[in-house]
Amino acid sequence: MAELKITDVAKTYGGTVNVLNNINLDIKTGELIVFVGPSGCGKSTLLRMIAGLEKITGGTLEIDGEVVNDVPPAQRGIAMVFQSYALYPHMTVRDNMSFALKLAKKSKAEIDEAVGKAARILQLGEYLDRLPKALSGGQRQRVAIGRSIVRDPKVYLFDEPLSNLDAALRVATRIEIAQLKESMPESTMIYVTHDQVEAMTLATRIVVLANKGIAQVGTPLELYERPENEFVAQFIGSPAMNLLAGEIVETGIQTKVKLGGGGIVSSAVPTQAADKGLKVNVGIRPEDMIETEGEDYAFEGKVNITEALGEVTLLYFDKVGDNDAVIGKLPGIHADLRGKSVRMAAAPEKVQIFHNGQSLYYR
Ligand SMILES: Nc1ncnc2c1ncn2[C@@H]1O[C@H](COP(=O)(O)OP(=O)(O)OP(=O)(O)O)[C@@H](O)[C@H]1O
Repeated sequence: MAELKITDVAKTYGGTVNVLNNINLDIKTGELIVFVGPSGCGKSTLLRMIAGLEKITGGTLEIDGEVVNDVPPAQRGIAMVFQSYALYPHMTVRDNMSFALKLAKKSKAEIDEAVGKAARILQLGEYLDRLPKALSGGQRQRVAIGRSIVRDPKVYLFDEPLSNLDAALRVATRIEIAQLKESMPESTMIYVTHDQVEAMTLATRIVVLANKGIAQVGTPLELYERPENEFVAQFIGSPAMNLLAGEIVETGIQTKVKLGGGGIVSSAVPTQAADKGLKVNVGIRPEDMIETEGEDYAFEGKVNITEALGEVTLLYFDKVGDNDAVIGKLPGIHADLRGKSVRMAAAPEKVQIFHNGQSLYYR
């Protein structure tokens, strides 16, 4: 079992610099939780408080029902993997992986078994007698993870473990981490990353941190399909979700919004009669836009620039209402749309509505 309960946790550095407030989060055994958020939002701080490397200045952290605020890092049953690997350069892979167990005075048989098992899981068997300098970046990161596995921790913490690897190795190591998780269903993992693809593919749930707190917690698809607020809507997904100002003109099981770009868009988000006339922002992801020639469209805009990426083309619109940063993403090559005025529509279930920054879907 490895459950974490974070209740009203806050962090103030040096008594004055407040960086996190009101953090509440329940993490169940076997979850892989990913922390994302803009630079400086406190992802590493929260991870380091869980590890015990940073003092918790408000609230409580429980692991398996025990408050551990004042329990030293080594006794929390937690292992942390850093982006810098932190391997001992003069020790072989085997000695690097054995080190913590030797310190803990484990028998040679126990150490051999634990190292052997970790080496099998991570496919490091043939490298056990090498020094770190004779390994690739990806292999070094595997040794760093191996050093955690041998201690059989309840909780694994990863602080941007792949950020020092090149693109191809990142993908390979990301898949290895996914497989590692599958092979250890009883362990709980918390993972900090800047990489959206890592967050979307690895997480059982993503925690988006912003403005000193949690902006939303949910499965990757919940965040993508039903963001609670404009911040999450624009933080998850690339290019970011378009926000278009408009006014609700029809309410009910579906909602119709008249947009600044001239058209009317239907959303599957229901509204009440009282909402008629409400000024809102409509959210449409670039990839959910459909080109249309019909009368039923969200907006008509001139395509300023096209970027053909191979499998998709990005369309940068000149101006839509007051918004000059609207982007569309169409499958295939559409360089011919440059300079043309096109009508764009979107399916109602793909259209979000926000009022004062909050999604009307959740109220
Ligand atoms: N020792 C410290 N003293 C004072 N402020 C600190 C200290 N460590 C971090 N901070 C501040 O706390 C905030 C959160 O930092 P943290 O490293 O947790 O952010 P992050 O989300 O991990 O950022 P990044 O994505 O850039 O790594 C930042 O504004 C940072 O300047």
